[in-house]
Amino acid sequence: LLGPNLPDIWVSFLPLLRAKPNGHNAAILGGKLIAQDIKLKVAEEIGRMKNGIGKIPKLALVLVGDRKDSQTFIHNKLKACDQVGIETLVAQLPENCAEKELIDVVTGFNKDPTIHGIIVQLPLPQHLDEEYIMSSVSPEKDVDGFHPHNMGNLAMRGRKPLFIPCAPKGCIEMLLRHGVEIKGKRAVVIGRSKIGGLPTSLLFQRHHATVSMVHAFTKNPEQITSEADILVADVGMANIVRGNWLKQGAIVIDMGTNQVKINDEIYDQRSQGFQITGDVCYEEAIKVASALTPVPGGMGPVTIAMLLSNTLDSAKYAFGLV
Ligand SMILES: NC(=O)C1=CN([C@@H]2O[C@H](COP(=O)(O)OP(=O)(O)OC[C@H]3O[C@@H](n4cnc5c(N)ncnc54)[C@H](OP(=O)(O)O)[C@@H]3O)[C@@H](O)[C@H]2O)C=CC1
Ligand SMILES: Nc1nc(=O)c2c([nH]1)NC[C@@H]1CN(c3ccc(C(=O)N[C@@H](CCC(=O)O)C(=O)O)cc3)C=[N+]21
Repeated sequence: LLGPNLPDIWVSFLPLLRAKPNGHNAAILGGKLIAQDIKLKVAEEIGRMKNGIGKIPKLALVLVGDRKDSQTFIHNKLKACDQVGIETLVAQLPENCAEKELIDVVTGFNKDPTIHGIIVQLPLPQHLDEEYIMSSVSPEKDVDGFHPHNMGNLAMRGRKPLFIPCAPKGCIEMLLRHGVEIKGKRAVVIGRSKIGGLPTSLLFQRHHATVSMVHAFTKNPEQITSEADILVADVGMANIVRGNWLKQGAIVIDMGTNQVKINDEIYDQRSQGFQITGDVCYEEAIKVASALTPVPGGMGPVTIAMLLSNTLDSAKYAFGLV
């Protein structure tokens, strides 16, 4: 299910997680090593592709407006593509662009046979119909996995989407690589967005976990989260998940990437007064959880590695190599 490029079950190269003796801090589930390993394999395959048929994968990125966080994410994606040998193309549109302009750009990319993957960076400005735009991306180039064909096939047992969204795929990868068994576990996902929470819950079901969803209308979320063997947070609110929301020994995956202002005393030029924080209160969670992903350096790099892997898969389909 993870795609032609990645085995369904990894042989873990990381030390398997062990139960945490009481009073000890959680194991930190870093994402950089995993991302590096995936990138190496992707780069290797692209090298073989280039030597064999003289072609390489190409990814088109569409950015509307000038949100600082979106610019950072796009920058990280471009850098990663460059590292593994994926060609890139960026279309930048102004904040107030008409919907038709954006659709025309996407349609042009759909028709261009040299392009294998298309991503439209989210969130989009309010006046644009996100669902309509996601549906305009050809499902065969939908390396984000947000097209209803791909999301629908992910939801239905026995069907195979062409692409699985990168962050959820990265989340399963993170757990499998650390030897965490998912089958039969109680998983709770906070957030139900198409980028994060929803496809994560669908993937957990595919891996035979029992899944509960927590969202903005959930009453007493901490009652539900405290039953989770595996907890995923994808909300976008710094520190919303407190230590007392967790079951002792839980495995916690923090997908939140929130830019928070730091106080002026520790202001430094490099960070420009901001730092990245997850949705989970790290200092509290580390005392209760058995394992926890850090932010930055946890899910972010693995998510980007998955985008590379999806783009390679797409090129392989296009070149008839699978
Ligand atoms: N690490 C990574 O690779 C990735 C990180 N992200 C990060 O994840 C975060 C979320 O992004 P995204 O999924 O796009 O966000 P969205 O805003 O699309 O979704 C947020 C979700 O959180 C829910 N929510 C809001 N408030 C609460 C609350 N008080 N209690 C419980 N649930 C709540 C919403 O519920 P409702 O549906 O009811 O409104 C919604 O489902 C961001 O920080 C983003 O940067 C995203 C993707 C990848
Ligand atoms: N069409 C679309 N596809 C996405 O996959 C998508 C999106 N829109 N919109 C926003 C979210 C968020 N997301 C992240 C990607 C990388 C990091 C990442 O690289 N994080 C680094 C640090 C980030 C930094 O350097 O500031 C880390 O956690 O170590 C984070 C979050 C993808 N998303």
